[in-house]
Amino acid sequence: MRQPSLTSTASFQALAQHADIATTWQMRDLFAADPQRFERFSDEAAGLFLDYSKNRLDGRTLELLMQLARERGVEARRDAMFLGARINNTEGRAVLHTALRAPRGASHVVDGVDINADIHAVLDRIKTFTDAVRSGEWLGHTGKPITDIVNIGIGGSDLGPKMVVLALRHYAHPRLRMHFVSNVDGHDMDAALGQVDPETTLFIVASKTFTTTETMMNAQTARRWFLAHAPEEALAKHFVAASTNTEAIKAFGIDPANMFPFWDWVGGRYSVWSAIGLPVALAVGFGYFKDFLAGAHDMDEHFRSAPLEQNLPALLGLIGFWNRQFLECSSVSIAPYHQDLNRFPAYLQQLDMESNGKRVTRDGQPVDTPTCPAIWGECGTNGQHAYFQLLHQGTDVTPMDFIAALRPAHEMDHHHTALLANCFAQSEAFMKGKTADEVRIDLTAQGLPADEVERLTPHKTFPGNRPSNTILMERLTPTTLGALIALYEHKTFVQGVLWDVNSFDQWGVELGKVLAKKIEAELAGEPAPNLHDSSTNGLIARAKAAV
Ligand SMILES: O=P(O)(O)OC[C@H]1O[C@H](O)[C@H](O)[C@@H](O)[C@@H]1O
Repeated sequence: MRQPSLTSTASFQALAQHADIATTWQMRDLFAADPQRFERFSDEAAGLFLDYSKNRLDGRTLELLMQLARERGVEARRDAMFLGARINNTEGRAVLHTALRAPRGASHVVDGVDINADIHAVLDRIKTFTDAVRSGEWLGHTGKPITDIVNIGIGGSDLGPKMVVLALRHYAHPRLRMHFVSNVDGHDMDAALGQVDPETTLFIVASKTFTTTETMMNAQTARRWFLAHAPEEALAKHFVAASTNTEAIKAFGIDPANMFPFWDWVGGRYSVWSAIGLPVALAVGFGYFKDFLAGAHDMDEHFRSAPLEQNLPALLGLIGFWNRQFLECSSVSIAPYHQDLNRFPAYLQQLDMESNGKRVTRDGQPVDTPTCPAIWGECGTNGQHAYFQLLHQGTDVTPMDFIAALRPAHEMDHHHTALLANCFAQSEAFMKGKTADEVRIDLTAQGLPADEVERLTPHKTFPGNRPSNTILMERLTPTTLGALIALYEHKTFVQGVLWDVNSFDQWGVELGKVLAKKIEAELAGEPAPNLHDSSTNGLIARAKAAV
């Protein structure tokens, strides 16, 4: 049944009315009026603590947001996802990344197939294979243990494993160096091949479809490079694949025993839990990979069972929606105060923007509100010394997600104290700001003359009232990382339901791919009789002249 448009729903209209007043609130005043604000607007689940008190909202705002979530059918759609309904309606697919992290024996039958048994059969193979590589039992063709793993994949077949391997570097095997090649730009492959030895390198070709041009070109290049140093029969010791397309893997020449399959109901950006997670299991070992899955499963159970009012993904999704819709925030900045989460903002860019960067509803009607904000960010404290200026004093309001671990994985405690102090200070500053009067008092106390005080005051004033969430975990471990990623996956899901978009397709990446094919042929020598607009024709002509 067609959903009514978002703005026509009673709960949206009630929210819009409420927003007329709520958007004028100052968070300073909200904190002053309610000493319990932190306790009231924070919660925890699956090892993650969420403080959402530094947002421009009150109890009534949340009540109305919960009504909206219920009117839009968040709970019913969530249940449908977990049960394997084909909620990806433009591709006719189920969406079951949650099944990938369910424990063995969790009954899950989809279209008559027990997917839990299939999933665990592949996990068992991943265990056997990764144990052998890590122990040194798996040898390269000249009898040496593997020292370097090169993952060849792009998008979801790169961002997840790369981000997780980096985040869990404290758990990594000391012998195995991990490399990730994604870009069709030969500089990427060149840099990796320059660091590895064909006798001791294992290539993973990671591609859900096994048709992505970048990955196929990179895989062929790696294969040629390898065969320039080793005989054909050595391939089986050095090339493995993770994909849903077993025929294409065979055609590429990878030994069927080295295929790690997954299924079309796993979206690329949700695939780190599948065979695409092979680099993670190789780096940290199967035991920690299982912990990673278990952490995500904990968050799944929470998302599935907690009432919306205490449901972390629902809260994050609804607050993000509130900021996007009523505070008109067109971007969100992610600030991990943990250097090992360096690639987390990049990972979230694909997760969120490829999922909800849509302009029509599930049944093809134009949406009547803005949808996904742009997601960007950088680790704290680095971002503070680059773009935080704009966040504090620019003309746009950009909500922030601060993410931190209370305990470090190193012993330099004073560094960690400084890091956390910065994290908490920034969210305080965004919320409080600094009024013109406070600036005047400060400058006067410094002994500045009155005219100088007036001249500088506007420059030193901070508007504040800028929203943020803070997510804390005890430590960054495989388990808490799994929960953190699942938290954002489900947040993205909740927002997709509110906007009634299909969060699980990505047609928007197709047009450029098709045009690139044509232009590639033209650049490679096919006649290009000015087929394009004058700009594109001109650029092609310049590139051809340079060759
Ligand atoms: O894993 P693959 O099939 O090679 O796909 C890799 C990536 O490319 C596509 O263009 C999609 O936009 C992504 O969602 C996907 O993760």
